[in-house]
Amino acid sequence: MEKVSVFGAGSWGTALSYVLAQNGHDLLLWTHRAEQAEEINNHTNNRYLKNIQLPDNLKATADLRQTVGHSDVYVLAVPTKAIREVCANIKEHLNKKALFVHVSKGIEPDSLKRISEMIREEIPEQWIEDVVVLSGPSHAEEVVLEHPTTVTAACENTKAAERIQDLFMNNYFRVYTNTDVIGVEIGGALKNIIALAVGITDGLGYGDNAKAALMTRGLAEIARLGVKMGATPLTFSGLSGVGDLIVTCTSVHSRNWRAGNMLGKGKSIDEVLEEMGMVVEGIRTTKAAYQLSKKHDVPMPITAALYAVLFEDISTDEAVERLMGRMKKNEMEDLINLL
Ligand SMILES: NC(=O)C1=CN([C@@H]2O[C@H](COP(=O)(O)OP(=O)(O)OC[C@H]3O[C@@H](n4cnc5c(N)ncnc54)[C@H](OP(=O)(O)O)[C@@H]3O)[C@@H](O)[C@H]2O)C=CC1
Ligand SMILES: O=C(CO)COP(=O)(O)O
Repeated sequence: MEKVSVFGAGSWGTALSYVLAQNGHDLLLWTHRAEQAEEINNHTNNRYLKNIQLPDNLKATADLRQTVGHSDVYVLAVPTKAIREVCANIKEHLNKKALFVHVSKGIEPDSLKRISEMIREEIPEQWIEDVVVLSGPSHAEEVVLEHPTTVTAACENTKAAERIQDLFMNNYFRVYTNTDVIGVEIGGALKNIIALAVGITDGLGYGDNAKAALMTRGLAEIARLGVKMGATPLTFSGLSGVGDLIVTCTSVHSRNWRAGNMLGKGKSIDEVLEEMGMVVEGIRTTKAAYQLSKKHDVPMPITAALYAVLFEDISTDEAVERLMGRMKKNEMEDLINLL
């Protein structure tokens, strides 16, 4: 049994707390809203996980200082855009080294930082034992039903990844380890772009051929960028790559797919975001990935088409025309360029 602190009580922070509490750990979940802490201490979090009874030993608080002091394992489960703010607030209370685990899937626009890089920028090195990323095909809604789920814990330091593997692993939540932090972070963040695009084509009524095309060519462009940034190519065939791409592009639980679907049916971004009420990471990540593709000079046509829909106001029909009207290619051009 270990002491663990989880920061962020949305769907994923609550679902991971459920797993940790069930595994018998002494778990404290921090939320920035006191009324939500009270609800969780009465064993529900209905805004984020409807009709789920949370374990009795899942304790929540709105006291950040108490949560930082509670343990030396910090699981950060807030959206990418809140990572810096939450880290800056945690920093104020630090007086010992901690193992930071992040479970968020995004890249910061403009700075183009991955989340582990943002954490290392916000938290002084003296307080960081290591940074582990936990990622993979894992919708919160299914985890709390205890349906079999597999994820990857990635860290250059295998011992740190194994500590996180041991913390989370149980008979319905299976954790693998990986040392490729860049590949795991890039795969987890960029699959949301493809899920938005698939949602759009589903909303337009295009069906399964278009879905398979976007998923396959989407994985090719994610891997192309990731490898240029230093990732191991094989990581993209793993849980945090193709695994998470499959689940996010095909599951009704995916917020990114649902947001894309509404866009495909003609709603505006503002209408979509208001209706969702939960984070849709793929929108900001599309901007960041588009900027990364320019910076690294990597062609990413699906990302570019979605960027034009989201930020340049072209129609979804025109985006599809742009993608289908591109010049002829060899499917294996990346491999050919490597040889
Ligand atoms: N949901 C899932 O199945 C999975 C999600 N993820 C990733 O986990 C991350 C979190 O997602 P998820 O839990 O789903 O998101 P949700 O939208 O469900 O919840 C976000 C939570 O973060 C809180 N929050 C937002 N901003 C701040 C802030 N500045 N300070 C403190 N708390 C804040 C929100 O509080 P409030 O309620 O007040 O808005 C809410 O509790 C994302 O990067 C996502 O991609 C990864 C795997 C699975
Ligand atoms: O990352 C996820 C599942 O692995 C969650 O995806 P959404 O944010 O699209 O719901």
